[in-house]
Amino acid sequence: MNMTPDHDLTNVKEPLMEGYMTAPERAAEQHLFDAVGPVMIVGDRVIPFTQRHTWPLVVVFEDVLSSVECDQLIQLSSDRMKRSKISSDRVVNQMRTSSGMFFEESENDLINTIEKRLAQIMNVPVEHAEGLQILKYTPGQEYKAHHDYFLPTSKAASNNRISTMVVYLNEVEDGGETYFPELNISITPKKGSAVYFEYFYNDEELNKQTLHGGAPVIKGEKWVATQWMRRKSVR
Ligand SMILES: O=C(O)CCC(=O)C(=O)O
Ligand SMILES: [Fe+2]
Repeated sequence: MNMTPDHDLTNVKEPLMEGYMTAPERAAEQHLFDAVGPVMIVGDRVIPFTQRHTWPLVVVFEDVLSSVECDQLIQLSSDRMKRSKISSDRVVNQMRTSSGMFFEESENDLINTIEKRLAQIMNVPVEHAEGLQILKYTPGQEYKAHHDYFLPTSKAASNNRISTMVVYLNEVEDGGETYFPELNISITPKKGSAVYFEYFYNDEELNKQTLHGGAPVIKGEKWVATQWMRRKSVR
């Protein structure tokens, strides 16, 4: 299977940095498709992936985090989520009804390792990575369809987000799929797997198609870790 896009990337995407390649392109370069199916080698990890959409690129990666790493992230963040709920901020956000928190950049060894791995998969220097975000959804909670990039009117747009990796930290009993309404894609959470998508195309219509949301959880809990990358360094 050859998943190398036949498009000339330089015409489609704004020049990000020298030598930028997407996951399928890098895997194709490693000549791994024919041998073992599409996988990406990152350090000593073999990370299988499935391309779900080409333009805009949406890829589902397996085994991004180990089961132990997922459990540790949940454990480390759960106390801090609880605290954020009893804070004075009582503004109700109808768009995102989950609770959440951010880790500090390189906060500890676990975060350091995970940030570096995600940056390698996303093929963006770790200096471009925002702090890792953890979200927890309970039944009925959701994240309505949205774009991850900032609107041009926002101050943050001067160093805008370019790509997202949402890592699933547990199995959801029912519901909680990540859906892309414009692309007709729905991804069922699986512990340790992740969905990657990017939105730095010259064609704004392609960027807009990365509209996505987290469907309401029906049964059980849903925990995710989200890594956003910026066009320029943030650290
Ligand atoms: O929970 C999900 O499935 C999506 C999360 C998301 O869109 C985000 O963190 O930006
Ligand atoms: Fe999002």
